[in-house]
Amino acid sequence: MYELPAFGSDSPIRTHLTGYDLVTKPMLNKGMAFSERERDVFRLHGLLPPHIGTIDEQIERRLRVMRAFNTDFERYAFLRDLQDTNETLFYAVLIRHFDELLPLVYTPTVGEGCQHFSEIWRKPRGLFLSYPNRHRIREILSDSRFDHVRVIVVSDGERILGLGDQGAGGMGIPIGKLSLYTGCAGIHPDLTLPILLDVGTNNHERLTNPLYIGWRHERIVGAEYDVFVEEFVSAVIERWPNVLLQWEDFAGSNASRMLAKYRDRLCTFNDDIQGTAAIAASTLLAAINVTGIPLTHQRIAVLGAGSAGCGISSLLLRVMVDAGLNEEQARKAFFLVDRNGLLLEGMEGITPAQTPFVQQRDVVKDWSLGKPDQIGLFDVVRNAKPTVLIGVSGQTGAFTEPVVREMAQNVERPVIFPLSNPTSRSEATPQQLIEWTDGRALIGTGSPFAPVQWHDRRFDIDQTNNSYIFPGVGLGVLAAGAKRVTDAMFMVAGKVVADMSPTVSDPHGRLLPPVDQLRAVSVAVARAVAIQAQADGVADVCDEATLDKRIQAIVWEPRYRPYELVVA
Ligand SMILES: O=C([O-])CC(=O)C(=O)O
Ligand SMILES: [Mg+2]
Repeated sequence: MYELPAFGSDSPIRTHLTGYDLVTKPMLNKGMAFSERERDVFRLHGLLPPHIGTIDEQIERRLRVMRAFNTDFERYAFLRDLQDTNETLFYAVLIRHFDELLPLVYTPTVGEGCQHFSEIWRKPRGLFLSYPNRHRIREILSDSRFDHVRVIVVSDGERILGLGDQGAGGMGIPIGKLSLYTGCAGIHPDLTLPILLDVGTNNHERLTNPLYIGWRHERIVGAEYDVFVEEFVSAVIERWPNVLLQWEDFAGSNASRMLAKYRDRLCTFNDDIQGTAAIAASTLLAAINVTGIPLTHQRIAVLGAGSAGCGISSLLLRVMVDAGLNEEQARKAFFLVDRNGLLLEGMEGITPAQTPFVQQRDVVKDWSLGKPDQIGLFDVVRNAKPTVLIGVSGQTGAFTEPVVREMAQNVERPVIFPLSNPTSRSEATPQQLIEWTDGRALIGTGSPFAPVQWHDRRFDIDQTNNSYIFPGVGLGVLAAGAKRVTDAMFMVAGKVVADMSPTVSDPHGRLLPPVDQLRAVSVAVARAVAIQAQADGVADVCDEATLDKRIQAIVWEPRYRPYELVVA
């Protein structure tokens, strides 16, 4: 139908599509920017209004329309429609206005996008693999439109951000994540494929909503679920042996189970476990530039000991060991609090991922507790005196005023990361954290927050979001031709972002590079990840100049290219 362009160049795109077929192809449509000559050759006269415009003009027009809507959800729907109409323009708007658009195409608005996905579904994008179609997976994947696919993001919609089970509406997440692969790391849209494993939903509201677009059935679980996922993964490996498969927003036990099961069978990672961990590590390392307390002296309390909490703890543990502690010492620095309170040795239901982080009963035996039979977050903060408090609980407001004030009594510069998404699920707002700590907290949030004004000071709020990590990891994997994704690749990704922190040169600077630098961040992450992949023996070795060339050759810029007609 058309040939993929050489991404780094402006060489012409060759296609045999003309007329209506050309302008309705999102990846080829240029709207009114088709030139007079192209209108002749591709028979577009009459289909388009006579005005011949430029991409700059189109960007301005779309922004004006977008800004006139009343709600962010409407802006989300408008942008999704633009993406499905003119992909080049969509990315051009996104990249030039990251600050404004990222919160619309991604967290937090994508959460509402998933909740209301059934209302705005219009055109196919990506694939719904529904349980009743389980015998057709190979046939569905075989479509030649997907021949170029190199990156897949898959979700089963069960734990969408902190919003729980959204069933098939969860498709908003793979679409949003892949928009960032293209927006941040320049991976061409045709190399990406969003997939939703539609295995039912236990969300009653969805099941009873006549508009619901998914398979109307409660979730498949147990062996049936595992067989279905196995069928999916093996079909993916068969179709694209070298694809990168990113797992996104699977519920706790499935997330870590699937990662463990598949990480040695294909090139794969779980973003909520590994990506979130890497950016938490970056932000902590940046905060250390400010507080001066070395990593080896930190005590870390984590609220939420699911896959994200355990992923963060495992990566931080590695970074601490790297910084000189032995593993035994490092483990003692972690205090993981879940539904039943602090994780303690001998507790029932401890998962394998939690096991390294249970505290010894000895440690807590002299603690003063609010209630004798459960050790809650406040007890941990009062007794263990953590220097770092991380929230991945999905519980709005869980960092209460007493908890935060207690922490601020014990540490000069409390490092506090309420990471739950979207904004409505944040464990505390930055405004609260600043007030309760008298402006001393070093903050990283999962969702974007506006700057906080407190007395005569302005605090910019850093978004400790995996969007700093996963697009660059993807680009690095593609550039290196990596066969597997190792933990060390995420560790270096985290370190590279920390190295780009403004705090490296300015102790009063922001913790993370601003969002409008995400393209540069992703390229730096890609480079480090690719070099680490080579060091770990999961990619062929090449010199760094060659690697840089390979990265450049992948990165696609959203510009209109000239078209050449191929006569069949
Ligand atoms: O999507 C985001 O903003 C970060 C993330 O992976 C999640 O919260 O599940
Ligand atoms: Mg996620």
